[in-house]
Amino acid sequence: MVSRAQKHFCPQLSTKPHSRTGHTVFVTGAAGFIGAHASVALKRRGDGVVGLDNFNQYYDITLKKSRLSKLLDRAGVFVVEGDINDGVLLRKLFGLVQFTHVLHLAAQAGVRYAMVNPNSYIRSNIDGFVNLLEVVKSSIAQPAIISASSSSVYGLNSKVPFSEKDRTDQPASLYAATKKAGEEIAHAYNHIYSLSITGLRFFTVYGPWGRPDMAYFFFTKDILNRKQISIFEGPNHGTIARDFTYIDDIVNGCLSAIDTAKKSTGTGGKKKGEAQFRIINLGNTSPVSVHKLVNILEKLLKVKEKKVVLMPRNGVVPITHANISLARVELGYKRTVDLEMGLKKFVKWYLDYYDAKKNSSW
Ligand SMILES: NC(=O)c1ccc[n+]([C@@H]2O[C@H](COP(=O)([O-])OP(=O)(O)OC[C@H]3O[C@@H](n4cnc5c(N)ncnc54)[C@H](O)[C@@H]3O)[C@@H](O)[C@H]2O)c1
Ligand SMILES: O=C(O)[C@H]1O[C@H](OP(=O)(O)OP(=O)(O)OC[C@H]2O[C@@H](n3ccc(=O)[nH]c3=O)[C@H](O)[C@@H]2O)[C@H](O)[C@@H](O)[C@@H]1O
Repeated sequence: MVSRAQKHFCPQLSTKPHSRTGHTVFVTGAAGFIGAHASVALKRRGDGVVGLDNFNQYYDITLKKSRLSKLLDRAGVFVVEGDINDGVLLRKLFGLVQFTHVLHLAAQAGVRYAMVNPNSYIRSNIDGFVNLLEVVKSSIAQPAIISASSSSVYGLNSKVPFSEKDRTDQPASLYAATKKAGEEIAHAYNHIYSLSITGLRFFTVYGPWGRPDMAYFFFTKDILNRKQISIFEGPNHGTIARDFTYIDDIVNGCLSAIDTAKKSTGTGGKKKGEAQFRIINLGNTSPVSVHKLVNILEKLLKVKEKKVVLMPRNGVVPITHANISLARVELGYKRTVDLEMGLKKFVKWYLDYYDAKKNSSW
């Protein structure tokens, strides 16, 4: 029964947003890059979906609003504007809707920005996550949680490819440290309250509707504007490489994690058997140097002259490379889009999107 106050509060919400699959998923960070793609994919396959996002100004908010109007609204995904630190709001939502799963993507995500605004990482990635876990453990439905972690937790590990059991106690950024802390906090809530939790370590995700604070995105802008770009070098002038992973493969991994998540076994703290706890890499398992990334972009953008400077940079993780054998077994995960194809799709979106904005044909 939805009370008058609750109807007033969230008119579009019902106790079970329409679901053909029996899943009702709460997606945090739903106006974000991965959150928008995942929410649309869930809705399209018949899941009930309710999103939440605080629409912060870490990067261009018009891009978040465009994802809302061009992707989420069109797919019929209802997104609440709010913060995962707002316990009153979360408790209202969990009292109104019987979620079966939480796809937790909301976070302060940039690696380098942590040196500019460290507290935003503590607030969203630690306080916010604990607040969400507190609401989930007190909820009746106790939905299974699938939470975004990051390849950056492997830190200064030189043993590649990275497997989930490799050491992750040498983070090279505050961002990485907060994502690792998130994994440990999740383990504690799994142990104490028997919450079913899966942590997914995404590896440098790219694609249409991506993030303007990431290298592939602003390199595209700078190359088109004939602006100089700086390619960081690792220790001893070593090249930097990333296991760039296309958004569609990451989304499929998230959906499989939801499908294979086991229900929480807790009943408000009384354990009824081992609850599921998983940490799984989602990557492309084929690292590519940043130089090669730039060469592909220049070819796609048909820009010849090189405006590249090399910049030695300490503390940068030299290479990321995912071992995805666990993802294959647990999630039936597979990579379907290689970097050349993925960047071609991104560049097409980029040119269309900014053309439309320039002609303000929206
Ligand atoms: N994109 C990648 O390469 C990558 C790789 C590894 C891990 N991740 C993780 O995946 C998740 C999604 O990343 P993304 O690339 O889509 O980033 P994104 O910044 O586009 O999405 C995050 C969204 O969360 C929202 N948000 C942030 N703090 C919030 C808060 N306190 N309350 C409510 N909303 C809040 C933001 O407004 C944003 O829309 C993040 O947890 C990130 O750390 C991303
Ligand atoms: O894989 C991950 O887990 C992380 O991937 C990205 O973090 P980052 O590796 O910094 O991604 P980019 O900003 O795309 O940078 C990729 C590489 O390009 C290099 N780079 C970046 C910026 C620049 O101006 N020049 C340059 O050479 C960096 O060394 C970096 O290693 C995302 O921003 C994080 O949210 C995510 O957690």
